[in-house]
Amino acid sequence: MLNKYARAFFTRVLTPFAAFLLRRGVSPDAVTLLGTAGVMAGALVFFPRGEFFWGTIVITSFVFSDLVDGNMARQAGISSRWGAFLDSTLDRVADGAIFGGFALWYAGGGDDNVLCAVAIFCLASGQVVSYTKARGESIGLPVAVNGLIERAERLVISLVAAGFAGLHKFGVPGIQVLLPIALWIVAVGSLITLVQRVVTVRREAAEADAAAATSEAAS
Ligand SMILES: CCCCCCCC/C=C\CCCCCCCC(=O)OC[C@H](COP(=O)(O)OP(=O)(O)OC[C@H]1O[C@@H](n2ccc(N)nc2=O)[C@H](O)[C@@H]1O)OC(=O)CCCCCCC/C=C\CCCCCCCC
Ligand SMILES: O=P([O-])([O-])O[C@@H]1[C@@H](O)[C@H](O)[C@@H](O)[C@H](O)[C@@H]1O
Ligand SMILES: [Mg+2]
Ligand SMILES: [Mg+2]
Repeated sequence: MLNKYARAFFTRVLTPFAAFLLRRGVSPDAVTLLGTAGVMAGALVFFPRGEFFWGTIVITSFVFSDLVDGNMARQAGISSRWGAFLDSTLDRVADGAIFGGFALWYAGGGDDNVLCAVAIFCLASGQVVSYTKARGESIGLPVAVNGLIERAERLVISLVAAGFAGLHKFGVPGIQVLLPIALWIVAVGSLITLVQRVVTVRREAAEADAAAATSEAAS
């Protein structure tokens, strides 16, 4: 949904910054790498200590690099298969750090086994959701479905909640409950998305196999 409706807006807003980086000789790959490193640092330094406000601020400052790198590549006319591979692979690394950071908090100071398990489920299901599309496309299927929540939704739901939950440390009472709520939403949403994608791949695979069998029989 965000990919469909918010991308155009962010492309307009971020294009001048992307052009500025290109003029300074920065490459899209460097932005991809630096952005991932920043997200990982924010997630793994702050989240395991329950510092959700500052963790979210650091992550948010870097996570938009994921929109800037592709924007730069397209502006410069240097979009590449390697860039696409690097971008998607490092998305998985960044997501692992974010949900891993939540899990580490609940395994330690947050002291909640159920929420630790929910965070691990968010991590694993997010990776599998992405994998269904990548694997489906690699075997030649269109995988014409995005599903209920894609990566952008998973991140916005979790990070907005984490940022506000972090205000608890500044004295706002009760607000920390937002993070568990968000994790449950992402967990259930990812499960639904996974089912939507698997069902689509199953149908597309059956149609493709049937079409191949028909054309083989005809020849
Ligand atoms: C009071 C505070 C309230 C806060 C409210 C905040 C609300 C949330 C605000 C904004 C949400 C923004 C969402 C934006 C989503 C846009 C949708 C989207 O596009 O998602 C996908 C993208 C990137 O995908 P991808 O990497 O595939 O695209 P690219 O454009 O990069 O293209 C890839 C191709 O480019 C080529 N290429 C790439 C790289 C390379 N090196 N070489 C190349 O050649 C190649 O061809 C590739 O194939 O974006 C994301 O997924 C990122 C999502 C960002 C999510 C933001 C989360 C932050 C949200 C909230 C933080 C709030 C903090 C609140 C604190 C509160 C404190 C009180
Ligand atoms: O499939 P998903 O994880 O929900 O969503 C994602 C896509 O929206 C994104 O464009 C791509 O670069 C990511 O690597 C990821 O695959
Ligand atoms: Mg990107
Ligand atoms: Mg990306």
